[in-house]
Amino acid sequence: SAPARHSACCRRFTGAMILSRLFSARPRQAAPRLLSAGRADRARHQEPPRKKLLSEKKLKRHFVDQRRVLVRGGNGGSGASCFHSEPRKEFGGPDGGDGGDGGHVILRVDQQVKSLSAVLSQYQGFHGEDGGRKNCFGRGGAVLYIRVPVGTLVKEGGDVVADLSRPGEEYVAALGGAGGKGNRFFLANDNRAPVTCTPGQPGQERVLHLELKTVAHAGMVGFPNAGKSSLLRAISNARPAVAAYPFTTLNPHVGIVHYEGHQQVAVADIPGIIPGAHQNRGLGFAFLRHIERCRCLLFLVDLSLPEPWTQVEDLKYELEKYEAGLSQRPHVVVANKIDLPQARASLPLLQERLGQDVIALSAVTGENLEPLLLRLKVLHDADAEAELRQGRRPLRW
Ligand SMILES: Nc1nc2c(ncn2[C@@H]2O[C@H](COP(=O)(O)OP(=O)(O)OP(=O)(O)O)[C@@H](O)[C@H]2O)c(=O)[nH]1
Ligand SMILES: [Mg+2]
Repeated sequence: SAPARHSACCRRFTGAMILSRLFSARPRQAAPRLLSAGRADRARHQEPPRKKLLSEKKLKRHFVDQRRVLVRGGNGGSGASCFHSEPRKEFGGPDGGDGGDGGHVILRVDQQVKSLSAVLSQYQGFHGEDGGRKNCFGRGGAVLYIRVPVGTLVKEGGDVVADLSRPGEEYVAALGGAGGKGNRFFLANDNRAPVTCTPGQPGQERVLHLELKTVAHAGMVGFPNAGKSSLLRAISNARPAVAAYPFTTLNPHVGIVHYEGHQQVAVADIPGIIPGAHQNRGLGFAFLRHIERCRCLLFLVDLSLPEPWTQVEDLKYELEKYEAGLSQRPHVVVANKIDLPQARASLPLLQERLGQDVIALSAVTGENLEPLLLRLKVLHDADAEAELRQGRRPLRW
């Protein structure tokens, strides 16, 4: 019919056009494309991609501070048993090569890793290859590295076997098995044609418990709702969740405070502690563990509550019960929420009762943050000097 013929004609026509375009020798004119200008334009109208903020609940899922791991070293390859064969050479002699050694499984501290969430429950090292004929030795298994965060404690059967607190530190979790010997190895004067070869040894197998203790210069301790997370937000780029209910923070957050000359001080916001935490009340002593490694402490007090000095006493008691001497670390008492009228009134009394200097500030309005930052720097410098005097490298984030 006419319409069908018409459409077929059109199709043929367009086909011809495409062919002529494909094979035309005429150089095509390059369209002026201002790629960079386009990008700049887009950048002007779009906000830079921001890291998606995870809710505290999701963060809890990502933050893992304990792991049980089964590690197995790679098995060694078997030795080969064979004899050299060549035309007109009747007794070529043994030429079976040795098997390669199995690869070790090694824990290595990586500063980029912040929790044990990426650590799997099982690791199998790489096996060594079997030996071959013509004296070919098997290739050894490669080393398998497990990346763990700074401050990982390795336990086996309740005993601490390694304390990985420095970046780059390594611990051999499981040794690879030795490779077997080929029959060439057993060649001796009294045995010119040995057929013996040995199998490779199995790799070592261990069950390890990994435990993370957050390593930061300063640890913030306080009761729930004291404003620890608000303060960390005010002095660093960290973004822990802030809300008016207790136990908002469910895992430690580390924020970095930047000073002149690229100096950095890491401050950890530890979940709220309540009286009886050392008996596993509230969030328990799982989080007191994270305070252990901090070089100095910031006791954060909610100044708007009645008798704020009892908070400091209770906090010190809990720390002391968890580990003797923990509350004696270099510390500062920080009185938060000075913007509230009732708080300002109880400040002199708090100072009098404690008999020590208190830094009063407001994490929400940012009032009086400088004295805290200066004190933090002084504490950090004193700790770094002490470390250097003892011949150790000061902790760097
Ligand atoms: N007025 C006033 N309110 C504050 C100040 N700092 C914190 N807050 C409020 O106190 C409440 C608790 O603050 P958070 O920072 O979540 O307290 P937290 O110590 O981290 O609490 P947990 O994570 O539950 O242990 C929030 O409603 C904050 O807005 C302050 O300086 N002034
Ligand atoms: Mg918090």
